[in-house]
Amino acid sequence: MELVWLRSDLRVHDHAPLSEALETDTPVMAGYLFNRRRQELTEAGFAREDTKRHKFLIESLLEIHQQLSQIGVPLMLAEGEAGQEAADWIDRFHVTRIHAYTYPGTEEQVDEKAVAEAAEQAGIPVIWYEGDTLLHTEDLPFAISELPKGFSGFRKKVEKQDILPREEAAAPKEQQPLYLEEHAASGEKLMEAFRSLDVQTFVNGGEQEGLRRLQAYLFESRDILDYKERRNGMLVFNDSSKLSPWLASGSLSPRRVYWELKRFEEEVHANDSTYWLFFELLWRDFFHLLMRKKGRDMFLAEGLQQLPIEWKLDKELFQAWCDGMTGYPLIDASMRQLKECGFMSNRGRQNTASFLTKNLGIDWRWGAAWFEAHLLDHDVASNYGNWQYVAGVGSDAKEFRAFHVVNQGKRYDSKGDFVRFFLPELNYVPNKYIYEPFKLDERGLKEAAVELGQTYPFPIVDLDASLEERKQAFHQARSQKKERVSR
Ligand SMILES: Cc1cc2nc3c(=O)[nH]c(=O)nc-3n(C[C@H](O)[C@H](O)[C@H](O)COP(=O)(O)OP(=O)(O)OC[C@H]3O[C@@H](n4cnc5c(N)ncnc54)[C@H](O)[C@@H]3O)c2cc1C
Repeated sequence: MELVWLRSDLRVHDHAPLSEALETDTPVMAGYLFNRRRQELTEAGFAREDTKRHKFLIESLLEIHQQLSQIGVPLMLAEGEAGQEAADWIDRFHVTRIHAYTYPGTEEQVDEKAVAEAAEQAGIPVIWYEGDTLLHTEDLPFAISELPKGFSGFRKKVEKQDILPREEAAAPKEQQPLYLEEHAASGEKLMEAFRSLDVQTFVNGGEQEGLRRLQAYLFESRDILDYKERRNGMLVFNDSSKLSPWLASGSLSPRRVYWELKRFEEEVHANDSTYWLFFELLWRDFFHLLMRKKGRDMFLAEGLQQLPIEWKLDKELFQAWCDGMTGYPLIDASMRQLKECGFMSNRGRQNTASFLTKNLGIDWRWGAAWFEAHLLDHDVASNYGNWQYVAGVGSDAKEFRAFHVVNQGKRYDSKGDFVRFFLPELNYVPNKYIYEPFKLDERGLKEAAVELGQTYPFPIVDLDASLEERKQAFHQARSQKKERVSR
């Protein structure tokens, strides 16, 4: 039996391990291991996976279960330690080879090592494939250890040498249907899990949904044509591609996105916006490669900069941030959007991350863990990489940079539509004050039906003073680092 170990690649299109396994004459089965770590609590005390994220995963699995059935491949589910489960599959199903994509995350690497060891003990090979990124590492003009420190250096090198994504893997062949009792059982288990999850998500999981979204954004709406101008929008669905949840679960291959984008450019139109989607996908590649290069260092409080910043571990302030109760409408609307929908715009992510680290001074890893629990598109490399970047501890951070969250609101949502949507209690606040309701006088507050401290919180921190304080902490950390280096 050939075993395809499914991970964050819940699709049948552009799936090299599946296609290659089905090229052999041996029967093929697939296996998926639930990540038991997702049920653990984080250091800050909340579950690592919120129910919305879990629902998205279950939907993605339900669909791959069905897609695999159509090509005769049964799917097994398991929930234990990766090495033990692999050993069990090898033994029970007389597995002769394992095929799997490899991933850069450190936990993913631990699982890979465990599966490789189980295979070695059984005397069978594991064939590892690379496919989480647009570009293949072997095609890059540098070794991973030589990855440029910053995104710009990486992008320029790639573009100068015109490095392109590879073609998609061939569509998987059908096999004579292989009946295993476990396949029916896993279908029932997934349906049961799905029925028990009574939550709404802003999009649904699964390969077909992902492929539909790609067509809708490119060819049907053609909203891709002004992506570059609209991508900072926070409320309108088509302001950005919203492909991230399916890219994260692997229900959509980055190469499929790229080649469909090229087809769009050839058949419809190419402009700065169509290029910009490619540019953003390169950001995703950059963080994946950075995680391959840096491993565990991506999770250190000091970051890749090794800056000994004193982060605060204030649970009360952190909770106010998580709940969208900071008194700053841009932050609160974005955080409530995350909790209610499992999504937040890129502009919202930049601002909420900046506020947590550069105003509240809280350990960026708490913020990253909260995002991890709630984002349907959580992708460990993109999440922790972006958090380090915004917190100012990423590989190429230079000076202290922060967002002024009131000015950002005024700039990107001048009429306050986004804020009013997620904070209905501010519905009647005039546009001029929508990002600073605390500046309304008594009469203004009354007319807007806002009672600070009751219907909407007072600001939990002074913006300017807190930015100044954090700037000092940042500079102090820089001096400490210099001293450390020169000693
Ligand atoms: C603090 C913080 C945490 C983040 N966490 C994640 C995460 O866990 N998962 C995730 O996919 N993205 C993350 N991002 C990046 C970005 O915000 C999302 O990819 C984007 O908002 C998803 O919406 P979209 O698909 O409409 O993006 P679009 O603007 O349409 O971009 C297209 C695709 O490009 C990729 N992309 C765009 N921007 C980035 C970026 N800055 N870094 C990496 N890839 C990017 C994504 O795959 C995205 O789907 C984070 C950004 C910040 C600032």
